Amino acid sequence: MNRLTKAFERLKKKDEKAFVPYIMAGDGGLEKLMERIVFLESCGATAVEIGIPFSDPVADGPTIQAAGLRALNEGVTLKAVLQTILNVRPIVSIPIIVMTYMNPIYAYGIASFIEDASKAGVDGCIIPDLPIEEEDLLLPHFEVADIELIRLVTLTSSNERIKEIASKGKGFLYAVTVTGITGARAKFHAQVENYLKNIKEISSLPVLAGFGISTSEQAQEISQYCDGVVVGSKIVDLFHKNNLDEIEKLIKSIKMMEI
Ligand SMILES: O=P(O)(O)OC[C@@H](O)[C@@H](O)c1c[nH]c2ccccc12
Repeated sequence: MNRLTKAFERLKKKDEKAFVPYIMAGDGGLEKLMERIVFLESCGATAVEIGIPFSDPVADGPTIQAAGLRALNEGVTLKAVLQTILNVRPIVSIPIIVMTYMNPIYAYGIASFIEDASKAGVDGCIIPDLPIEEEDLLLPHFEVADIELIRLVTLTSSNERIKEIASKGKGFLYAVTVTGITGARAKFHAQVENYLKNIKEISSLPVLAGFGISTSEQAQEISQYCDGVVVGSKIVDLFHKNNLDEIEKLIKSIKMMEI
């Protein structure tokens, strides 16, 4: 069984919420990527989302854009990231999710990318610019590779579309909690609670909320309405500042939650 499915079953049994940190691959060099995955597992992360640096990251805000540029300046490539994941796989057991746009996958070759990702031990893939109408290009490959395509729903998705997206695949459903790009936010949309509760009602998959979550309080608040959170920009920022204690605290705050 896919590591992601197993991880969510385990959480459910323990009645715990998920915390999935996002890191930019190669920000600070690829050795750091290995170190960071090991560290995040030791803090209790449910899974880790690894961003592939890309020059045109249309869904990303300033923090992740800047991290991507630093990684590109280090000469980090998709091939080198997959090789690093292959190297770290024997020493970590948490699920690894790769987040990339379509362009780097096209450039690599769809079949080769999915084959190499599978060999490296990747468990899931998030591709924000791949609409469900186009995913047949990749799905058969993902099925053979036992990699879950993680799909996104947003505040502007209709109920019909949420139903359609939620009926596909395994892994989890990614509920985007802002109408915009990644990055810390002081306040959430007034409708976020209803939005998440509605998705939870529709979806039989675990629902994780992401975008704009940067504090323990926000993570705890948002995860009351769903199965857990994804935190990106804040984690990227804390790694950049080498503030490992704060990262540990943030992850543990949700693991300690009474639910
Ligand atoms: O950075 P934030 O606001 O915490 O959002 C999560 C996010 O970083 C991560 O999941 C992500 C980074 N880039 C993306 C692009 C699309 C979907 C998701 C992502």
